[in-house]
Amino acid sequence: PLVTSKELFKKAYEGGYAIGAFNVNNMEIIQGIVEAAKEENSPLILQVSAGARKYARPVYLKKLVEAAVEDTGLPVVLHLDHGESFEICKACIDDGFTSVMIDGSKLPFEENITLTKKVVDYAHEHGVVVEAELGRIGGVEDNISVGEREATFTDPDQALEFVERTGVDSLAIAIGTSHGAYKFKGEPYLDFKRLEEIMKRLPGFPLVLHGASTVLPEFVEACNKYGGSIHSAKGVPEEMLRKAASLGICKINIDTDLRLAMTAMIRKYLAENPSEFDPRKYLGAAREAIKEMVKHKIRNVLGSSNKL
Ligand SMILES: O=C(COP(=O)(O)O)N(O)CCCCO
Ligand code: NA
Ligand SMILES: [Zn+2]
Repeated sequence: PLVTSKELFKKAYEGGYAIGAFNVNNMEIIQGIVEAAKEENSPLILQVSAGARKYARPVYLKKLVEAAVEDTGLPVVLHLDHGESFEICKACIDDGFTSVMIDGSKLPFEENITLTKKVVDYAHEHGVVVEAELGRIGGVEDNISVGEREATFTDPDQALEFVERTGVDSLAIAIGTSHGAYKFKGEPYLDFKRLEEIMKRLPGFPLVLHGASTVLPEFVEACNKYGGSIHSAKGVPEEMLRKAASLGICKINIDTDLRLAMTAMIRKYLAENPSEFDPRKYLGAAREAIKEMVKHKIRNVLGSSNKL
């Protein structure tokens, strides 16, 4: 069934693990992700960005997710990623999403609170949970482009006030991550001191880590081996993600690692099978790559195997 993340986050917080939130844009990506979760007996969040809604059109993604739930019997959270207005959050709530993010992180503090509270009030009336963002993650991806230097980390005292005044169910925090494949110029770094300060003020409150792809080198190399040109790509080491998952981070957002796995596989397949032109062949290979990537994340990063 479609479920909210309330209970999943509570168990994840207490159990010292996190739930994967994977971005979906088409059938093969959804199938690969849910097959992995089924085999790992893992809770799962499928998230749809505004860009994905435009690309696939809302009704297709909704029906594909419903099909995945029916086909696997898995409890799945259907979440709007980076909703930037009350209107898009309302549309998704009215369309049966069980969770929405209202991303007011570009707004001044007070305006972020006002907007978030408006979404929380509507969502809670409809049994839907809300994720908000305080502090700004940088990075360029799907028109979420915040100048790297403008990115400001989450202030722990503001986080406490924000949660108290909005009633939001989970909070995306900025502790050094950014969207996309170019997260760090120098050494990767997450501000765990800041995470612990936020946890002190909000004990048991679910925190969310965006921009959490590792950008695994073997997939970047595979892309480049078969015609790609991706350079200076760097992500969050899996060791840091495991540490974050063991702390108050209950939701870890992964999109770039899926994109790289899928792209590497398609490039490789086409290069090795020059006479093949049946889309099911390379899209099927891509689906397998997604599945293996998600199983790897569940086992090696999230710790959510057998937590259903
Ligand atoms: O935090 C993330 C993903 O982060 P990453 O790029 O590290 O996979 N997201 O929210 C996905 C953003 C996609 C917008 O279309
Ligand atoms: Na956790
Ligand atoms: Zn994000």
